[in-house]
Amino acid sequence: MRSVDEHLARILNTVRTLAPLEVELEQALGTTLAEDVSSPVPLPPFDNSAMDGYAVRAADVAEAGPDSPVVLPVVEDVAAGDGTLYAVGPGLATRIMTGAPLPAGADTVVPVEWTDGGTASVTISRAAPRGNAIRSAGEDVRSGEVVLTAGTPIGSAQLGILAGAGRKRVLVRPRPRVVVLSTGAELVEPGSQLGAGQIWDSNSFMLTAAVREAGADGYRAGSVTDDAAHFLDQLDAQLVRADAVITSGGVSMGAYEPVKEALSPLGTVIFEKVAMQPGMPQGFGVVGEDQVPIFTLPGNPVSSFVSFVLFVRPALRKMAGLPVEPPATVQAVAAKPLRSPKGRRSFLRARLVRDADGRATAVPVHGQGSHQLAALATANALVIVPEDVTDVPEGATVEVMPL
Ligand SMILES: Nc1nc2c(c(=O)[nH]1)N[C@H]1C(S)=C(S)[C@@H](COP(=O)(O)OP(=O)(O)OC[C@H]3O[C@@H](n4cnc5c(N)ncnc54)[C@H](O)[C@@H]3O)O[C@H]1N2
Ligand code: MOO
Repeated sequence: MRSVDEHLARILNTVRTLAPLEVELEQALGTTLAEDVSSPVPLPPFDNSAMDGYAVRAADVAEAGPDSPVVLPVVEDVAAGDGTLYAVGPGLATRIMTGAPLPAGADTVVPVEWTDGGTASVTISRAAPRGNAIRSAGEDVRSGEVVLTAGTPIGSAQLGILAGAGRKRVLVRPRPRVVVLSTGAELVEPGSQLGAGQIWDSNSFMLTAAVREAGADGYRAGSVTDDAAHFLDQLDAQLVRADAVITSGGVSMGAYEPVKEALSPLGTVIFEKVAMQPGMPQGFGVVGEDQVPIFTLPGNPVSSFVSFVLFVRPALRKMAGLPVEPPATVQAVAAKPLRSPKGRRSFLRARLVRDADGRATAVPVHGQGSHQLAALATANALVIVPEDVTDVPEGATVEVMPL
């Protein structure tokens, strides 16, 4: 049997980071930046007002106070977007709006709240120190300064600064496109009537959602029956739009295992047992001319889910150009005794709870079978029991991976 770590290492050695692609800014959310982006201009590009008020010379309002207001004639009105070059002479004021360029000669802005709001002349009842409410050119970014480096995941704030630095298009590692195919003659679409021996297909929905949660583009290709030729046809049709494929089911020891039957002869997909519980039967390799990675996950829903978390998610991160880190874990106290098969790493479903003092406890959910998807849906963590441990007493400290 392969160890969990060996299987993951083989996957990560095989998958490649996707080639960079230039995309419109609107398409860049959730991708990874593949170039250093600098601003061609300082940001802000010009000195401007941070408040609605009056641009003046600080010396002219230095003596202003509630009992000694200063009255200045208002000579201009400057709004944001006004490109005219204004100037404020000594003893004068310009009405100015937030974001408007600071007129030459002005060295402070008096907020409108400190004045009577006059338009022909303004009465100022509070002194504004030099530089008050002024945003200087280049205060956020100097001209030519790098605002984002290659490898940065693009979220909304990053997309914002790319636009703010004037970029319309940007070079990124795209979100991997992942096709999800489930297999099994027993599967029918949710919403349709169940016949004898049938179940609703949950894996294709769950895995497609997991792909999207992982920041990739998931395409649910539905389910195929237990027929290897049909499976290969479906796979072939999907490969054109796939950077990776996930299948569920059809990989264990039964008489009808279409995935194994169809892919084994290719010699590029290896099926093996991985020393874990759940998720023992695993397959991974590449298919098609473009050597598209394929993850053939076991059909039991909980096994499929855990396999995704352990093997597919890190691979998608590598494909997207993101660093692959081991899953974050925390220490918690086992609320009940736990059992694990010898020689296999167990991932038991649990609720991780913290008491008022911040102590973490892992409460295993009722129903640890790899078919018990409802139990998984109530869990928020996986308790990891190492290969060499078969019994964990209540109260022992365990390693827990929050979901
Ligand atoms: N003789 C042996 N039998 C089994 C072994 C073994 O080593 N020797 N391994 C068991 C383990 S462990 C697992 S896990 C499963 C994996 O089986 P497959 O990957 O071949 O999956 P299937 O047989 O197609 O399905 C297993 C189970 O899951 C249900 N299923 C499948 N697809 C879906 C879906 N899309 N949505 C909901 N449920 C699904 C399916 O109905 C089966 O009940 O093999 C064990 N057997
Ligand atoms: O190893 Mo299977 O995935 O437990 O049911």
